[in-house]
Amino acid sequence: MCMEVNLRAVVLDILEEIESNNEFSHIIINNALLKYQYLDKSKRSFINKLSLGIIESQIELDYIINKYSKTPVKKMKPVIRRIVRMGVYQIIYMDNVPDSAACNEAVKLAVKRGFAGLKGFVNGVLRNISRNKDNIEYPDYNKSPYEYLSVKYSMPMWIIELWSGQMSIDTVKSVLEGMKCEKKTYIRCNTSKASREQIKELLQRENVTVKEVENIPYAYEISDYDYIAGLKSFQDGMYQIQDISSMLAGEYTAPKAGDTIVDVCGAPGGKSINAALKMSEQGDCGRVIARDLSDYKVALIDENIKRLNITNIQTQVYDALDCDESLINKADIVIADLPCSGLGIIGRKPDIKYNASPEKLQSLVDLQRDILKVVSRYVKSGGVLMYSTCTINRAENEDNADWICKESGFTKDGEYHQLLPANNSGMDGFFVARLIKS
Ligand SMILES: C[S@@+](CC[C@H](N)C(=O)[O-])C[C@H]1O[C@@H](n2cnc3c(N)ncnc32)[C@H](O)[C@@H]1O
Repeated sequence: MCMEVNLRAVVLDILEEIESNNEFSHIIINNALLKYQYLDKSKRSFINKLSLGIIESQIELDYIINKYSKTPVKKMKPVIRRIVRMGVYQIIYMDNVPDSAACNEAVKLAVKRGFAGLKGFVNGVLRNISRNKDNIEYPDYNKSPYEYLSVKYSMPMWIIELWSGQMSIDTVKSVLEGMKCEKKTYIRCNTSKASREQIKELLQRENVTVKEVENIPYAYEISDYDYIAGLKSFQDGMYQIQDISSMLAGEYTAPKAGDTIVDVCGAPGGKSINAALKMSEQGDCGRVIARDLSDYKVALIDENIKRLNITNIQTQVYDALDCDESLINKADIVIADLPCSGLGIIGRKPDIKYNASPEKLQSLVDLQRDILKVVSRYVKSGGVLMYSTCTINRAENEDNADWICKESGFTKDGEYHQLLPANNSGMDGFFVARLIKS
């Protein structure tokens, strides 16, 4: 007999694991969803929405709890803190869950996890918040805009301050809005296997909803599938999942037929694959050398190129900090999509915002410069260095691009592109600089 699964208990386990492991929350959530693959789609989506939502909205949830609980969040027992956050998230954000169910289930969970003595406390705090949920007082946007944005969008204050030094407060707000809105899935069609129309048809036959993407002919936005790796079209290598900002980086790269391209930090292979396909589409497939730091990372690239059946990419385990003398002045294009603070993809990986710090950002700037200094040597005269990151941080982006131009004799090819997750675009934040070796 199949036991009824308590979905909130599953979420509680996920939250516990995220706090005790050094692993990204989306990986832990995906593993749980795989384990409970046999559940209805609606139940799995409840698990996903609730666990991800609690992490995304933690600063706001704690702010609300602290307003209505005599014991501050920080002083609560970890299990109780998680249970209360879970209850508050349902009360504030899940209209289809009655507040009474959110409260009762939280109380039951507290008892089940050995805290029967605190059931009155859990019940009291949650009922109090439920009663007052339409009158919660947030910081005043006009008086303290940073504090308001930090609470309302659960973004650490120092990140709001950092961005406010780089863009207007209205743009910061729209970035935060963009990060909070529903994430979309985009695919890059494998044009070496089938035309985009054929790929659209295959997807539609699998009941997937397919939408065109403006300005990128080989991309689609897809939705209404259950589990992407379970789709036959995915297994047959008809496409690669890739964010549009990353595909736009591929557009700026603009490889020519027969180019030699070195992707120095390549895993899991998105940019390499895009460049390889773009060359194949022009008739002479050239060659891409795709590298990363470890066997594990390179295996991720291998897995993708095998599934997509791409033959013009050669993979190698290679530390980008070590200079490879054999490549000096040999590449038409070097793709340097470097490790970065990832502030542009907080919408997809919310724990980035809690783990980042000003000190970590500075050490990434140093690492990026060290890598750029080495790999810029591989670009032949007149060739291209594509520097990109998935962050929104001038020191890692524009400043580093300017620095390498000065340091190693490159010039800007057009403007730098700082893509932002604007309202409802579902796009990640991304930076691309196309630099030409003088
Ligand atoms: C932003 S990701 C690259 C994403 C990839 N370009 C794509 O589009 O799929 C950065 C990669 O740099 C790799 N990396 C970090 N330090 C490195 C190093 N010293 N040498 C080579 N790769 C490194 C990481 O393992 C990570 O896979």
